[in-house]
Amino acid sequence: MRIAVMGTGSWGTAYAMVLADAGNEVVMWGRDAELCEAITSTHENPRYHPGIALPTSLRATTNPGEALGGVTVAVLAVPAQTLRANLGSWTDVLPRGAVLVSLMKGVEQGTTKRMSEVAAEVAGVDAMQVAVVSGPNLAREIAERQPAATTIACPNPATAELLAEASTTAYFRPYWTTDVVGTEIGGSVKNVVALANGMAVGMGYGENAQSALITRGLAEMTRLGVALGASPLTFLGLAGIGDLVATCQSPLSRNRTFGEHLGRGLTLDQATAEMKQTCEGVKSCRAILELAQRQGVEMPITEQVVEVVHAGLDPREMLQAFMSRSLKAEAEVG
Ligand SMILES: NC(=O)c1ccc[n+]([C@@H]2O[C@H](COP(=O)([O-])OP(=O)(O)OC[C@H]3O[C@@H](n4cnc5c(N)ncnc54)[C@H](O)[C@@H]3O)[C@@H](O)[C@H]2O)c1
Ligand SMILES: O=P(O)(O)OC[C@H](O)CO
Repeated sequence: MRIAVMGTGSWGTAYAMVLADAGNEVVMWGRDAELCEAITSTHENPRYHPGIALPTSLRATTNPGEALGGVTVAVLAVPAQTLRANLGSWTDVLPRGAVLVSLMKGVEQGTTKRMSEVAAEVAGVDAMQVAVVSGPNLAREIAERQPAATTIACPNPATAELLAEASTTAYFRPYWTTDVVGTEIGGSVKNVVALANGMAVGMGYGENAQSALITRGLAEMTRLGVALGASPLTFLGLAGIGDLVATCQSPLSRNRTFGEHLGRGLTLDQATAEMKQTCEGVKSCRAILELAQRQGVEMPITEQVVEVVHAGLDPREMLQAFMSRSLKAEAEVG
């Protein structure tokens, strides 16, 4: 298949590599001419994946029309909060019929829309034409061609299966589902839980505290997803618990790292200055909380992360707030 990957960042580059290794003709779009030139001529992305040999067939351009010309699939790999503007500037050159694939793990501020909803709305296409890739996929590990699995979701099962086949390599194994809502809620909420987990790590807390956050994070992720129509089983899969564990545990995670900075006492501005890449949980947490409040769903971890990130609450007080909540049956809502 001829595929465009829109975004030459960390995950866009690694997923483009997967698609090219799987035998597709892949062209990337990026904002930076020098970086695009390096990808095309030296087969390396020196900014995001130094030392990784990209497939020689992979090329990159700053011209969206050149990247999108004649494609059957357009992969969207920009920050969640810029998708609307980015995609809006590409619709004139987006082939009608092309399947849109979101790699993004966030919820839009203001509208509280999931990325597949934003993509369908901006491109003016049916939801059946939009798919999502989400799972425990730390980009650097995949760029190193270490084994990984993922979930590909699309309301059209034939499209999901086709995309899974097109993304299969010796090191990358996709499973498919039609549960787009669950797949996207898993990918977005895990970033917020990873921020909280990172704060616990930064404060020097061990595995018990982290396992408690991961488990209760899974509970609130599932509650929100089910309220929005997702299957509870999705949260026991790669896009749910799988990604939650990978993101909370890996020092490669930007969200966990950001939380660690806050847990060590850095201010929000200092932690932001340390991060060079997209850290979706910071921007999406408030939108996720709004979504939950509208559904009448309690998300105590998300609520506290919003307090830390947007209202300056001390992370120590955040953990104290968890410990002093009223006692309840484990399966109880909230
Ligand atoms: N990095 C990972 O390990 C990973 C894995 C799975 C999913 N994701 C998700 O993929 C999405 C993209 O993440 P990434 O890791 O590739 O991010 P990144 O920060 O590494 O790259 C973002 C890319 O978008 C481009 N971009 C276009 N318009 C932009 C704008 N207006 N402002 C800022 N950047 C703009 C940047 O130039 C860059 O090429 C995120 O939603 C993230 O959660 C990331
Ligand atoms: O680095 P993070 O925290 O954005 O996480 C990356 C991926 O989403 C892990 O699956």
